[in-house]
Amino acid sequence: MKKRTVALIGGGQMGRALAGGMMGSDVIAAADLTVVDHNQASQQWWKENHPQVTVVASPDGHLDRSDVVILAVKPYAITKVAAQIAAGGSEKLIVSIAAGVPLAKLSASVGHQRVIRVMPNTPSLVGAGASAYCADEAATEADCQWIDEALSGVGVAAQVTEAQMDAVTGLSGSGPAYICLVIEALADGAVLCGLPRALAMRLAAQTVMGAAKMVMDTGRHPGELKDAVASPGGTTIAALQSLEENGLRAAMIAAVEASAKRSAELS
Ligand SMILES: NC(=O)C1=CN([C@@H]2O[C@H](COP(=O)(O)OP(=O)(O)OC[C@H]3O[C@@H](n4cnc5c(N)ncnc54)[C@H](O)[C@@H]3O)[C@@H](O)[C@H]2O)C=CC1
Ligand SMILES: O=C(O)[C@@H]1CCC=N1
Repeated sequence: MKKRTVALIGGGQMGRALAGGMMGSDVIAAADLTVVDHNQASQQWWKENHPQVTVVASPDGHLDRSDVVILAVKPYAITKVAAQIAAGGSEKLIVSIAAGVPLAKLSASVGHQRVIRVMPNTPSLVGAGASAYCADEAATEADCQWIDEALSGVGVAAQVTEAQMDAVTGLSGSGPAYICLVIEALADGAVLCGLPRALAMRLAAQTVMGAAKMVMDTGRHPGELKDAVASPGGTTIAALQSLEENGLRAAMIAAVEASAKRSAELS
């Protein structure tokens, strides 16, 4: 893949995870990245953690060298930032990671440049991201190929229809938070049963990762893998009964739906 120079507008949580992962996996070179963030603490973070990255407070006059502009500010701020870029009059690939903001709105705000909408997630930072994207009609095949390879460099990537983006947000966009809650709760359970906190956390995180890896590597249905753990009359089936009684499945389904609904509202 030909490397592209990138400007990241909004160097917060997701911007750090995405650009950090892309630098870590050599998708982009630190020297080819410009971070625009008006927050001084955020600028300081970038300077301390990535000294080779160019860090500025405003996009004005700083986007010329960038082939791609990634918009990573909050959804409500996207239109204003996009208009600032449009005023620069440049023809760049615009990538928005904002939840809920549709391609049509983005495209109109940036003056109908090539636009791709991405829903990434924070594990991109450690090369274990799950991202989906959709492109507007002006985006070229080379643009789609670049974003696919860039996102694949930090995890798995899938092209979806724009109508599927809210569901993606509910699942993988917000999902790391649900699973971190699960890890924390599992560790709490083990602490309740007498394990030291640090060991409980390590075993909980590894168990979640191991279960996910089993699903991915074996291709077997999670129900089948679950059955393999539950011995007749054993410990696991007693725990599964408790989880069903307490509504874990319903809670997870409702969580994905709530996030997807909120994403639709943001548009
Ligand atoms: N946090 C997450 O896990 C995910 C977030 N997203 C999307 O990423 C976007 C950013 O979210 P977070 O990183 O969580 O928020 P954040 O608040 O951590 O980061 C936003 C950053 O943008 C900066 N900023 C705000 N307005 C600016 C402007 N006009 N010019 C330059 N910089 C500006 C802020 O100072 C801040 O550092 C949102 O649109 C969100 O929907 C998408 C997927 C996952
Ligand atoms: O909570 C949010 O709105 C963002 C979008 C998906 C994950 N975090």
